[in-house]
Amino acid sequence: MSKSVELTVDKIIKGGLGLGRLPDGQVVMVPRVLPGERVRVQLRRSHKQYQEADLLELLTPSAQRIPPICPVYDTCGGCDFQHATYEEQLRLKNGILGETLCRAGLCREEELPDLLGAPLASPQIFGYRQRIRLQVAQGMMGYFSRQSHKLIPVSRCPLAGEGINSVLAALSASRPFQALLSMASAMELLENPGHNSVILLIHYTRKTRPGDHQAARLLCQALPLLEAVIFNVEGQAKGPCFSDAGEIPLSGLRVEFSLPEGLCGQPLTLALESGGFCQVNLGQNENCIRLLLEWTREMEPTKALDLFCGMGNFSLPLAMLGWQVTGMDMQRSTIRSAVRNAEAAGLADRCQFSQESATKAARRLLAEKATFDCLLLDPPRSGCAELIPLLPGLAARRIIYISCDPATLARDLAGLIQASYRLAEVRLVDMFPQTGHQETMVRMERE
Ligand SMILES: C[S@@+](CC[C@H](N)C(=O)[O-])C[C@H]1O[C@@H](n2cnc3c(N)ncnc32)[C@H](O)[C@@H]1O
Repeated sequence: MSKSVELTVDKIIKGGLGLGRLPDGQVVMVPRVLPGERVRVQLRRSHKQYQEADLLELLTPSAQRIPPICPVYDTCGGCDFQHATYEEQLRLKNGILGETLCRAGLCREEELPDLLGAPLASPQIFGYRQRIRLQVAQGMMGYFSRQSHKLIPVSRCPLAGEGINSVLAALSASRPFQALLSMASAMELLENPGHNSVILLIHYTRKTRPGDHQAARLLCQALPLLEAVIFNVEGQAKGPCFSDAGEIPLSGLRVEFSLPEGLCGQPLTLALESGGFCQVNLGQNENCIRLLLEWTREMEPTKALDLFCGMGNFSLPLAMLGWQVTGMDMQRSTIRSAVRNAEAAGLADRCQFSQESATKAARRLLAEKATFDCLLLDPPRSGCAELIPLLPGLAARRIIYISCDPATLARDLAGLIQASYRLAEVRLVDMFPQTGHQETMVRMERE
């Protein structure tokens, strides 16, 4: 049995882990704690530079500690911060972001108050997720536990939207669904706000058979909220797809959501094909767009380049305000959606979308001697290191970087600073309340 020790939590680091020290100075990392707390922990695993530990007993709890609302919070690997008030979650995440910027040498500590604004709180702190992915093992669905691939069964997730939870509860009690689950390795539930419905995507371990198709159709007939069931069979193109009426073409299935009139002057509906990217917290997505428009408002709307444009989530609001937007995305179906969305909004003459990798697109634009006033970068978690050296040639006055990973963000910002851009403003946009994940928006100006 490994040792139990007492320690004081000094701070919270990336991913929501608490950091404390043993009397000999050794660092200990422990989840589910808060700064200043005195705790008894069990040392679990030793690494060269630190030890991992589990919380055994809270000796002096923080005033910011609250009871988690999820019954499986202690074991589930999905959330990190349910034991903290929301104000504390924002304070901790903003602190981690500030420290990341300073440690990466992007600014000095005394510059932080001017650079790092107040965090943008999420309009909903539970029930905000538009989609969830559950693992499936031995006919049960759930999340993996914190430290292992042990399945924690769930029939409700407090982070998921209400539609998802009500479908999840109905599925748990459904016989046809149990039969499908026995052949699944994972499943996803996506809310479709425009149709007030939910789509079920099942990752299937073998080719589907007529009995599976029948079960999918029966499920859609029995659950009024369930719009469609899609099978994703390993090693095959996505599909087939079923509604209550039978098999339907996957490309005809659209997830739709609308941005309110107050955001860009008139309402805007965005649609994407299943499998395309959509921000997971749609209320907070509106705050991202609001901040983007605020950061570009005093610029004369001229030419903008959106190198990871998705279905036009940021390009179209900019186009609505008069910008000529060139957008690229690697995914073919996503670009199809962006083109359709621009046409439906009457913005086709202000938008040019193409399916292309961002790096290839930047090289082509450089060869064509194209220039832009504003660049938008919203890359996947891995960031866009390859792209950074190409960007100065596009001559933009302003770069707006939207990131879901502070580490790759810091690396890419360092490259942009070397290329003579300066950090003008950094904001935490809390896209994932209750979890340690961080979304950040950064405005950079050319020196
Ligand atoms: C974080 S999403 C952002 C999408 C969009 N800005 C939005 O808010 O919906 C990243 C997007 O980049 C695309 N992508 C990933 N790697 C890419 C690459 N190397 N070049 C271009 N697009 C890429 C993905 O298909 C995805 O749509």
